[in-house]
Amino acid sequence: MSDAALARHLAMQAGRLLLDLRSAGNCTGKSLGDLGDREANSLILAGLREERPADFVLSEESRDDPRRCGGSRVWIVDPLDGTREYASGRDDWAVHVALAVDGRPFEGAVAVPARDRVYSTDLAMPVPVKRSTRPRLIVSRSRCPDLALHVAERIGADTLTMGSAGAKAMAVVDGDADIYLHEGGQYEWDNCAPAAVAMAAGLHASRVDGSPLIYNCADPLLPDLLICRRELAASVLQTIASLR
Ligand SMILES: Nc1ncnc2c1ncn2[C@@H]1O[C@H](COP(=O)(O)O)[C@@H](OP(=O)(O)O)[C@H]1O
Ligand SMILES: [Mg+2]
Repeated sequence: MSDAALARHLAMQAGRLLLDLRSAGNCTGKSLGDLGDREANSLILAGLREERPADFVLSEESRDDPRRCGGSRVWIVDPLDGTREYASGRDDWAVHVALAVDGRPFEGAVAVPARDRVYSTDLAMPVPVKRSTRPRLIVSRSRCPDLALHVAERIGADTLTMGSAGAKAMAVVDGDADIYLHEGGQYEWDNCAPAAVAMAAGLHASRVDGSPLIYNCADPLLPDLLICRRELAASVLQTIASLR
């Protein structure tokens, strides 16, 4: 199985497990979120251990192994992105499985199980046709950064809100939004698979200063992100720079 197919397979399996856990109804709220995080993590890590025993793993839900910093191939996993949305019965949550090679997002998959969707670097994802004259900028529903609101005002964009970094990035892949902008905090597991998939879909993905997204750093904090249609990248990055 290729790396991308493995990422897709594990993201889908974990997604199915998360849907089953939620519909079983044995727990709700924070305990459901905690259980989902734990179980999905175990499933993905067991799959990676079996299929890619020589690779390192960085997961939101596992103790960090500092030896990964000396490794070339590192799987970066968020077993449940949008935990609070999952636990509250919403459909905007995702499973992220990515492979970074020498710090770059190389392959990856994002499953959005409650919408029955999976996106992966090995699936054809044509850039969607532009659907509206005013750009649509999608932001976190619970932690909307001021920067995004200022950019929206300057470029004349409408704002949409959604939970989960993966679900928002895939909304841009699907053409339901044109720009996803975040700052103020995220970790490598929140955005590695979304960035890998977005780039494979022909979209722009970078830090908000335009620099490349670099993964497998000793400190996994990667606090800001811009994913957007390529033709909008220069104007969004210039607008951000002018607001600094
Ligand atoms: N300011 C911040 N600091 C730390 N993590 C943040 C953050 N803003 C967003 N995130 C993380 O990014 C993911 C998407 O957030 P949002 O839905 O707000 O866009 C969530 O991951 P988890 O659900 O895996 O914890 C959330 O914890
Ligand atoms: Mg996350």
